[in-house]
Amino acid sequence: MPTVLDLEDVSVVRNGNRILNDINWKVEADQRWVILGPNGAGKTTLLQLASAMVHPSSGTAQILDSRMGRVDVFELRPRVGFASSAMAKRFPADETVLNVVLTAAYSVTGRWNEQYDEIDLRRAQRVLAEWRLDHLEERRFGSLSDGEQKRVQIARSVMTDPELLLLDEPAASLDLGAREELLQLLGGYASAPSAPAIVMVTHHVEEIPRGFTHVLLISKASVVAAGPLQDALTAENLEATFGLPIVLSETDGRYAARAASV
Ligand SMILES: Nc1ncnc2c1ncn2[C@@H]1O[C@H](COP(=O)(O)OP(=O)(O)OP(=O)(O)O)[C@@H](O)[C@H]1O
Repeated sequence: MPTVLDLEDVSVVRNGNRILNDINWKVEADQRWVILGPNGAGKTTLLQLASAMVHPSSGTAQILDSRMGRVDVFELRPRVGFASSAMAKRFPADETVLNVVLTAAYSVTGRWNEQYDEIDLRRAQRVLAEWRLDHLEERRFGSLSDGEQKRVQIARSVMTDPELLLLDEPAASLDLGAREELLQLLGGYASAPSAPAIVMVTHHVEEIPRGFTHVLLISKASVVAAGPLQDALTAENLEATFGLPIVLSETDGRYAARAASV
């Protein structure tokens, strides 16, 4: 299976702060990873590295078939899907849902005077239907609920058929129903044989969708554990990551965690 992301001894230093420290991590094309770790651990920075938005201060980073520093990142970026609330803030609030998704094909966030091909339009409509957004096609992005906006962000990020999909906290701020609907959609998408490699950052083990295969636990800029969920997602590793004793349970492929003393 091809490797889509390969970080070797990667460190990122910003303003004298070591935000990532000697990270070694490999993602294969058929793997779906979740990244867990406390606030400030370096999770978002890791996703920014994987999307070629941040360069390593030292070490080597290979994304898809390209080594960072030796590749034109503007050619690489369209092959990597990225969804985050920070990016959603760049979508004009009065843009239609259809245009927010469609404009991904042209690497812009708002529609100007571009001519769109019929094939792109049909693809955008198919993607909207897959993420249960077809009834909202003509709605203004700014008028959507948080849950709907999160699904639009993901629909936009898969519009270009990426080889690597990066999701930064896709379930944050959702109510129970919206979270479960999103996790069901993400689980179905991740389980399809045609799905790209996926890396999803989350704060909660409850938000790991079925169909995800691996976990990377990170704390204070360093990897605590990484590997298949059944081996690496343990109470001991969560305790080492979050610094408190944890009780972890798994039911039907979904996880739950709480402090051991509560
Ligand atoms: N430009 C910068 N200069 C100095 N420190 C920075 C800079 N950008 C980020 N940091 C610090 O790097 C650390 C890691 O940030 P990052 O956003 O990657 O963490 P995170 O794990 O995603 O956190 P959260 O869960 O709170 O979103 C934080 O302590 C942050 O304050």
